Amino acid sequence: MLRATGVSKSFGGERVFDDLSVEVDSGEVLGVIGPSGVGKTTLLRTLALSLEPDAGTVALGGTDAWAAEEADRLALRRRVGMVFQEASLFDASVGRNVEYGLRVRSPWADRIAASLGLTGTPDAVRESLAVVGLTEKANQHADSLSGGEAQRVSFARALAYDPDVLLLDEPTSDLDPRNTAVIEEAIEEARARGIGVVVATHDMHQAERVADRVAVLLDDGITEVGPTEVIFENPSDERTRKFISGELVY
Ligand SMILES: Nc1ncnc2c1ncn2[C@@H]1O[C@H](COP(=O)(O)OP(=O)(O)OP(=O)(O)O)[C@@H](O)[C@H]1O
Repeated sequence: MLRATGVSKSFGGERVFDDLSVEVDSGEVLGVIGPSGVGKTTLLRTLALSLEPDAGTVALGGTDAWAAEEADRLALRRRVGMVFQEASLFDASVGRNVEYGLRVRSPWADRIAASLGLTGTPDAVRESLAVVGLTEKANQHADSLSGGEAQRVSFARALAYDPDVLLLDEPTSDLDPRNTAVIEEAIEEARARGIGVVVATHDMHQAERVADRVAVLLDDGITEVGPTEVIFENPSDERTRKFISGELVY
């Protein structure tokens, strides 16, 4: 579905990763684990088609995004949703925030009707808010939410859009266990809907809980990608084993 092949990225001569390959299929959760600063966010931005790799290809559904015309690349980018570490909501109600992604995708006539308040709450908005347990908050203003609720709304916004792929960058690192559990259940729901999900996290246990496969990103690129149980119980790479066991301290 979404595949990066041999991608490299440097900033000002500093290499973040080199010749890295990773892919996520529909209905699959890929965990990307690794210590802080190793390049997880840079990898996700590359997968989101918002950052062009210095070398290598990123293809969605078989189309090489950076070889495509800009308009086609934008269309591909709209099929990828992203949730960041910190929720960034608009100065509007919860419902409006979740509806935003839908409006970007819908025809101009629908967008005008929605901006004039001529449409009711779309089903996708209601369903997405239900997934994150915030149905009751649809009319509440976004700035009145707790941090955990705001992050759940960010997730609902990305889900309502019905992306092919959902990229989550440390989605629960600022959240308490209850809000974390809600997000992890929502990840399950996204997978059940056939969305390919990539979760970057420094929380290994989260990857163990939610991922079907795990990619271990250490400071020299991905060391190992494999089924979650293999990575955690029987990794073949010595650096992976040391990282998982906590011997490799960053
Ligand atoms: N736009 C940029 N310009 C220059 N350097 C950058 C840029 N973006 C990232 N970097 C550098 O690339 C490296 C990897 O950063 P990145 O944010 O991808 O790591 P990370 O694994 O997501 O870290 P964290 O878990 O702390 O968010 C860092 O050294 C960072 O300073």
